[in-house]
Amino acid sequence: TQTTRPQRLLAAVQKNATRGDPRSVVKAIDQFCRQKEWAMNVGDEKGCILDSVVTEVNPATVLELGTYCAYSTVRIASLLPPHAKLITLEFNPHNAAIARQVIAWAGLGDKIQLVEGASGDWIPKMKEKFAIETFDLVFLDHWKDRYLPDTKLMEECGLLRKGSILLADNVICPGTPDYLEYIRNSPRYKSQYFRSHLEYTKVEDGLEKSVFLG
Ligand SMILES: O=C(NCc1cccc(CNc2ccc3[nH]ncc3c2)c1)c1cc(-c2ccc(F)cc2)cc(O)c1O
Ligand SMILES: [Mg+2]
Repeated sequence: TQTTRPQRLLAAVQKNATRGDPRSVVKAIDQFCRQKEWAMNVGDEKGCILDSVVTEVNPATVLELGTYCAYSTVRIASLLPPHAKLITLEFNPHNAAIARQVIAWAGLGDKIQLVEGASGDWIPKMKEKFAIETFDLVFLDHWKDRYLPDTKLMEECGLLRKGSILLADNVICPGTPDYLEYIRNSPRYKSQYFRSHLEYTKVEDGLEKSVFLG
């Protein structure tokens, strides 16, 4: 029977990456996507911008919306301080099953909590279910039409504090026009656009970094 792209990506990790070495997992996925098949990971170019934001923020609590195959999950978690927690939400059960195995291969299971379900359902439950006060960093990489409603939901649920950082992938391609319009014009955020390219291509894309001002 036919394998799926996430299954082929996982096989490439298990073949080419060293168990317990997160950077080799990231490298194996990038190699697979450049040489074999494109996949919608944040990728190596935007990944370097992600790395710089993570190291600058040095977050104790991270929320990732949209795990896919855990490329950015592993990339972020490999840079976190010892007792930091990363919660990642994935709606698609097949993606989640693959992501769990990529996370295990990287040896980051104790830093990452993968939750299966939709952001709209889980964001209101974060405080009670995961003993989270607020998130220091949120990486938005799920359905592009959910960025804005979920940001408003996080505000309403008191999950953002003065200084919380939102980092949004794909603000140009596929694009998140309503989110950009809101976040760039809201007096409650200070935003900065990091110009880059759509993963593994020459197409323009970028990350939008926004600080919640309280
Ligand atoms: O669409 C994208 N990613 C989101 C996505 C997509 C599919 C499934 C899921 C299922 N996961 C999911 C859903 C809802 C959820 N709610 N809470 C958690 C959660 C998790 C998520 C995307 C597309 C392109 C792209 C494609 C084609 C092209 F030509 C150019 C660019 C590039 C990217 O970097 C992208 O990130
Ligand atoms: Mg993306």
